[in-house]
Parts: sequence; structure tokens; C-alpha cells
Amino acid sequence: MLKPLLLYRGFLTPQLPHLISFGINSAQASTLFRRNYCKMDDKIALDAAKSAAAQAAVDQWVTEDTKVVGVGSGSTIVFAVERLAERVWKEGALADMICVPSSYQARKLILDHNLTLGDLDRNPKIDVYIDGADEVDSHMVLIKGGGGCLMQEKIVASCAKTVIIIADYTKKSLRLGEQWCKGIPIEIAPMAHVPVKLKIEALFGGEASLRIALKKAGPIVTDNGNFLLDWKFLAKREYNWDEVNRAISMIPGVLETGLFVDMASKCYFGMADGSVKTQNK
Ligand SMILES: O=C(CO)[C@H](O)[C@H](O)COP(=O)(O)O
Repeated sequence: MLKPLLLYRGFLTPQLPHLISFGINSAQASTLFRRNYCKMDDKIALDAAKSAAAQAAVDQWVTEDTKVVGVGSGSTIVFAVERLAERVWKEGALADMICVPSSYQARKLILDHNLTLGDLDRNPKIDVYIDGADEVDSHMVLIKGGGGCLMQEKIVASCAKTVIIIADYTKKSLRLGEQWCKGIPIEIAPMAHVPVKLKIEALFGGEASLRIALKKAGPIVTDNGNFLLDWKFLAKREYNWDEVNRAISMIPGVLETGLFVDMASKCYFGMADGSVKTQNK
């Protein structure tokens, strides 16, 4: 864990004189360094927390009796797939396990780790689905879809006996919106993005914006060829998320919402001190 930090520091140290010669004074330069170090420290701490949560969940929920595992998407699930691969390839366990992906990313992760790839045509019954989340509230309502994969994630999760969430400590909140400020992702048919936006705003307030790509002109296109709205709801309004989810799902043109209500059974949070906390439904 120390190595990347040292490498990073090694890379940064020679830059200090250049920054100063670019007109930044030494105090500003050292603030900049501290910020960069902090960001790197944060990333290391967050990755350690994600890894701890993933390992605990995989070890508890994937046993020799587990035949089909649903694989979520995002950065935390990478640690879960690594642990599954370690169990298969280093420990000689889980020989019959089939993995069903929830996105292009998940499919590639499964293939890259030489795990057995399944699909919902052949494996419609999933023993356990493991995935990350953008936020988990005290009632285990989830916001998902920060990485744009919510529709397949919800479909695969709906086929599972048990849905397990793995996350770092920044995802845990009492009420939605406390931690995640990018809004609730909603997958929509491209032709409907304006009417759906207007209907959501009229029904529930806030603002729904089309998610725009960073390295492509125009909107993000999901694995299913659709667009995404990110709905920033009103922080002060009390929402019944089950009702909101049902109402938004009924708007023509909405294909799926990133609100996962009553789906997750247990959440594993990797904490800053290296421990793992769990939350049950
Ligand atoms: O819903 C998702 C992708 O659409 C992810 O599970 C969610 O965004 C969490 O991602 P990460 O593990 O990177 O924090």
C-alpha cells in the first residue's frame, strides 16, 4: 500500500521547482502538494475500504453451494471479482461457479479473471448478487447508476435470491442526498429525454439533467443504447422513495431508475480504520 504513495511522491518531488518557476510561490506550491498527497491518501484509504468490504462479503456469501453469482459494476466490484478469482485460482475453490454480469465492464472483468461467464438466458436464477452503490440510506434504499449501468444491474439483481452491497464508508448515510450529490440516475429512451425531464420536475421538484459525456460530444450512451438523466431532488423535501420510484417508472420513456428500494439484504461498509461494518435490511 505504501509503494504507490512513495512512487507518487517520487514523481511529484521534482515538480516543485517547476511550479515555483511558473510563478507559483513556495507556500502555494506546498499547499498544492499537500492537496495532491491528500487526494492520493484518500484514494488509497478508499480502495483499502472497498477491498475490505468486498473480501468480507465474498467470503461470507460465496460458498461451495453458490452456483451462480451476479456481478455488479463500478470500482468496488473489481475487488470482489479479484477475491473470487483468488478463491478459484489460488485456493482451488468454487470450481462450479458461474458469474452473470450486469454491464459490459462486469463481463470484461469476469473474462479477464478467467471466471466462467453466464447470462440470464442460461442462468436466470442467481444465488447471490454482489454490487456497489453510490449511496445507502438507513432503510437500505440505494442510489445506483453513478457508472451508468443501473438497468442491467437492477435486472440481474431482481433475479437473485440475495442482494449484497459492498461500499466504502463515504456511501453510508441516514437520508439520501447526504453523501451523493450528483442526483438519482434514470435510464431513458433517447427521444423522450425532454418530456421525461419536465414530468419528473413537475411531479417531484428539483432538476433532472441529461448526462453529458466527457470524452465524446453529446450525451452518455448506456450499454443498452439509451440516455441518462440525473435527477437532483430537493434536499429539504421528505420523499417516500418507494412511491417516487414507482411514479417515475410509470412515465413513458423511463426504462429504469437508479433507486433500488427493498432489494438489498445486507450492506458491507469498509471503514476508514480498516474494519468492516454491516447493515441489515
Ligand atoms: O451503480 C453503479 C454503476 O452504475 C455502481 O455500482 C455504483 O456507481 C458504485 O460504484 P463504485 O463502486 O465505483 O463506487
